[in-house]
Amino acid sequence: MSAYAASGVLDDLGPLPSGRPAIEVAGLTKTYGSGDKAVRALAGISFAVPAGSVFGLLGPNGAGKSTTVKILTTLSRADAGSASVAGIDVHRRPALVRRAIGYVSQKPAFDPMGTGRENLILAGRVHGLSGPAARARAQELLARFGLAEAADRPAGKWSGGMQRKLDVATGLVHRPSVLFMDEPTTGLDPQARAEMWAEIARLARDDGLTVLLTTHYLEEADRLADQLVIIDRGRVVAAGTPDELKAQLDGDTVQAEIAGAGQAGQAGQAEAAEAARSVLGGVPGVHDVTVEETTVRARVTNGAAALPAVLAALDAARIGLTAVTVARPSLDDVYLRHAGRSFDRADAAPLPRQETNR
Ligand SMILES: Nc1ncnc2c1ncn2[C@@H]1O[C@H](COP(=O)(O)OP(=O)(O)OP(=O)(O)O)[C@@H](O)[C@H]1O
Repeated sequence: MSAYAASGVLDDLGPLPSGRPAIEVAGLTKTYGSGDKAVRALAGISFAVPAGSVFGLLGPNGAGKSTTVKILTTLSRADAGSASVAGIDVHRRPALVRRAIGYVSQKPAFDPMGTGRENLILAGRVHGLSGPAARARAQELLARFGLAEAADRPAGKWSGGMQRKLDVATGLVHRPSVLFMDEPTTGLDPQARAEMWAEIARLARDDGLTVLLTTHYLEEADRLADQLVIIDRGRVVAAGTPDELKAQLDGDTVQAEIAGAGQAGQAGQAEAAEAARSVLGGVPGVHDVTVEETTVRARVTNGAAALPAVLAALDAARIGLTAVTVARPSLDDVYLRHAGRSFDRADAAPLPRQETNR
């Protein structure tokens, strides 16, 4: 008997009513601890995921991604707000939700001493499949993920990319309609990462699976997600397709690395970067100038046209540069616009203990 059958939930899940999102989240809040030690992990998150799509939950460390996934996979309860997965309310019918979902955690979930086949058969048995059905499903998944040749070798001896595929296959043993993946390519080399991206895209395109993945790789979200939300400090700061989000930022980004303005050392560079901010603010066609340490970034309508004026203005102010680049908007620029700091640096920024209204 399956774990879910054992819990008394025997109803058929049935298909999702057409047009209904596979995941609906409205106003989720969650605070860990209380009093002085309270940490507001979610401050009212809302989003919807169309069935059969890949959805990215993007944010720096501590943004609230894992907390959101824990609530959606019924491992944690929100303080307020509502959420449904595959049309089922996660708070009212958690056992039924668990039947409809697969979960691939960041950490390997397989037994390294067992073979790939043994791991999959065991997972099938845990989900209530009979012996023959579990063996057949294991064989199907091994073939599906290109693991058949290695199937009878201990999974602990497989490559990182193959082990990740085994984790994904394990999450699919019971044919869920929604798959949650936490940082699916963390720790993989570039080739294995690219293979995993292709695999995830195929699951949605060919098998109609809805995939929600968390990531803090902007490139991963850009390549893979049909739609995404960027979350920061427990709030959604941007939502849309990667192209829509980037299109909101018309023009190009100019990024200058400041060498200094005659003063030596880091402090002199930082001062020069601040001076560059006001200089660039006065150049026609340049807007949204931001400074982080010695990096100055600005939005310009046309990078190639604006660059000579930018360089001339910095030169006239005797501000030295070590590098300057012009690029089309990236998701990092989208994040910078909404969160006021760039993505890689957000990881290092301390999270306020209590909710702050920004
Ligand atoms: N069990 C807990 N007790 C106290 N605070 C917690 C707990 N779990 C998470 N937090 C805090 O809640 C905030 C959101 O954490 P969460 O793990 O959801 O972020 P995340 O975006 O998934 O980050 P990461 O990428 O590092 O996993 C962080 O400040 C974190 O320290």
